[in-house]
Amino acid sequence: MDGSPTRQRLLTLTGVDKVFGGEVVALRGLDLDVFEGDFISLLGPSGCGKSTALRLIAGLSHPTSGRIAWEAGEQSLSVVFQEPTLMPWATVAQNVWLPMRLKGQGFAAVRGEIMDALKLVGLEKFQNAYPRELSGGMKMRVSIARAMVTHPKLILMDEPFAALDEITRFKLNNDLLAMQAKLGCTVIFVTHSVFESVFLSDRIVVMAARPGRVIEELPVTAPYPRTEEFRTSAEYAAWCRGASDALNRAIGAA
Ligand SMILES: Nc1ncnc2c1ncn2[C@@H]1O[C@H](COP(=O)(O)OP(=O)(O)OP(=O)(O)O)[C@@H](O)[C@H]1O
Repeated sequence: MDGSPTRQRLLTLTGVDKVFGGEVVALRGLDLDVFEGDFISLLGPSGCGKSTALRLIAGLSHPTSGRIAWEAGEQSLSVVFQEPTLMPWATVAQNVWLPMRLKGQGFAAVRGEIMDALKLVGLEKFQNAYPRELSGGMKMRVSIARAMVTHPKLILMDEPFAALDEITRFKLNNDLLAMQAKLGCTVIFVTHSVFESVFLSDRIVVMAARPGRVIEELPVTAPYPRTEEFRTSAEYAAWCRGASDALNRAIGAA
């Protein structure tokens, strides 16, 4: 999706710096415009500040200088981490219930919403299973259902599929796009993978390290829905080459 003026602006980062301990410049001058419905990937080498940027947007940490402004006023977001971080003693449905439970909502009152979120990730039959009974991909699906159950406007994902095998990763990439299309949410996705960033995103923000900064923004204008046909097309390969070149420039610039 493009950043056309007809779409609602969700979030603006202006000149955001993050310095740790007075000397580690994790981010310098980060500018980012986020519009509703965007799928933005932050792509870059280790240490370029991708996770730091996500933590700042999530409000888990504060900028040393610069500004993060929510246009609609109210923040509405969820975070998905690389580890699914499920409670081992709770069932799949109880794990998905967590954000609602924290708001004081009883299980029975929100059971329908929990089941809808589980249907979205294809795990409705596993509502009573425990995390130890699930594969790595299924645990990640539960984590995504937990993030989506409250219908946040923005979902922040920090290398959610990095630990999964390639086939599971492809499947989750496909399913994530289908879920985003269904819910109409905005996603900011951290990844090391050129292939994943091209398949998923309408915009790739390429970052360099020391200090962490944006090197370039790469629009991926290939239309959605992105299918298996797209994944094996010459067009996809060309986009991946472009993103890979940009990543090499970012590594060279460090
Ligand atoms: N709490 C902290 N205290 C000190 N330095 C930190 C802290 N968090 C991050 N850093 C440093 O800030 C820089 C950016 O780290 P960050 O984790 O954001 O990078 P990243 O791009 O997400 O890396 P990776 O891809 O390896 O996860 C690194 O040099 C890191 O060591």
